[in-house]
Amino acid sequence: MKASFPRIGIVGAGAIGCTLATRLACSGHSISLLARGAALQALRRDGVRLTDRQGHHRAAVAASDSGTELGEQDLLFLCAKAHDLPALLPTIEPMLGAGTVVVPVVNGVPWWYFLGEGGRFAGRHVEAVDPGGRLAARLAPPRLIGCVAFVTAESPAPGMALTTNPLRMVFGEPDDRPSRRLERLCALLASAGIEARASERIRDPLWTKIIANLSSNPLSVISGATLEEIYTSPDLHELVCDLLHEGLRVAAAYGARVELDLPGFLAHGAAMGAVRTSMLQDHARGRPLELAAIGEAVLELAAGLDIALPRSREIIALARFCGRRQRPIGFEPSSTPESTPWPDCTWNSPRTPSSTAPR
Ligand SMILES: NC(=O)C1=CN([C@@H]2O[C@H](COP(=O)(O)OP(=O)(O)OC[C@H]3O[C@@H](n4cnc5c(N)ncnc54)[C@H](OP(=O)(O)O)[C@@H]3O)[C@@H](O)[C@H]2O)C=CC1
Ligand SMILES: CC(C)(CO)C(=O)C(=O)O
Repeated sequence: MKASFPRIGIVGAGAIGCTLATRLACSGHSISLLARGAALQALRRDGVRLTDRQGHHRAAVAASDSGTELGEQDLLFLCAKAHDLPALLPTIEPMLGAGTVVVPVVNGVPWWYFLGEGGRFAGRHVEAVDPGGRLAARLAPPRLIGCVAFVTAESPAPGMALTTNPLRMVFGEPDDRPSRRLERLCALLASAGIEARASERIRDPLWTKIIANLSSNPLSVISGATLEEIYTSPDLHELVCDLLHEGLRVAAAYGARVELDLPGFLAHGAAMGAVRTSMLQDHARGRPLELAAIGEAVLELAAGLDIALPRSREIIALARFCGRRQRPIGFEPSSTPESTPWPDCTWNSPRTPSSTAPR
């Protein structure tokens, strides 16, 4: 197995990057992890760490913030937020050799959506995720293998990941053909204890995941709700169903076959438990939200075929508003500084003027 992809690189040492890096490194593969800041320091000091359903794991990796130092890879997983990818291009350039296979483990509509497929949408471009087309120009088939990650993960501390659900990933060639390298990739992940499946219609599971994200990530930011709450709350039920139906409409218009049994989907989402979406995690940390890939790109694709998505548009706009406020609603610091001495409670006092007493 080691010989399939002798040099494996991972870009981004957050929740997904650390999950993959630990699993692969613990199963005997040498991993080069592109990281920065506190994560890089932690990786160099403690190795990469993961707590999952099997327990606690730790492994040594080669970590650097320099793509040149890490060098060319045979396989490169991109595990950063979609909006960070264009800026990462120059850093990862030295990690790309002539035969490097790039696997973006990234939510939302990918920049490569219309690449490699042919058909009536050939040549289209997703501006929301790839402004100016830089990603499509550098990272296009045959270099790419598509990926959908059915995973829930958090990074509770730098260089560390925590995941409480099974790890499931689907991979597929952008032109939907079977290939030896696809088989080798699935075998590699399976050897690391990750359920990996090859798809000959990668855009089908991609849409299932896009629809899952559309129905949960922006709403989680507005409501603060966990996946379990989103998919079980009677208050959110109609809204969630509207979002799912809107997503399904766009998927079908682009030729995807997404068979979504609504009660089953809701039950499955709820079974993920009290986990926070990656977007809610970003919001809680005051980080930019991945709305371009998970929201705006879906609106862009819908607009391209004159499909109205009123619910999605509203929820995405609300999440954007919350993201710009940079702090969760209801958690702003009091306008009265802590140091201000509180006046004695006076409203029961007979001397309190009636005009200031609460009614
Ligand atoms: N978390 C989850 O449950 C799931 C996430 N996904 C998707 O996977 C992708 C990754 O998500 P996730 O792991 O949660 O995100 P995180 O934010 O946890 O991790 C992303 C990492 O990329 C790093 N990064 C960004 N730019 C650079 C750079 N220039 N140099 C070095 N490192 C960089 C970030 O570093 P820094 O912290 O310094 O910014 C961060 O460590 C996203 O598309 C997400 O939607 C998919 C399924 C589930
Ligand atoms: C957990 C899940 C599936 C939520 O839709 C996800 O992909 C995310 O958090 O971004």
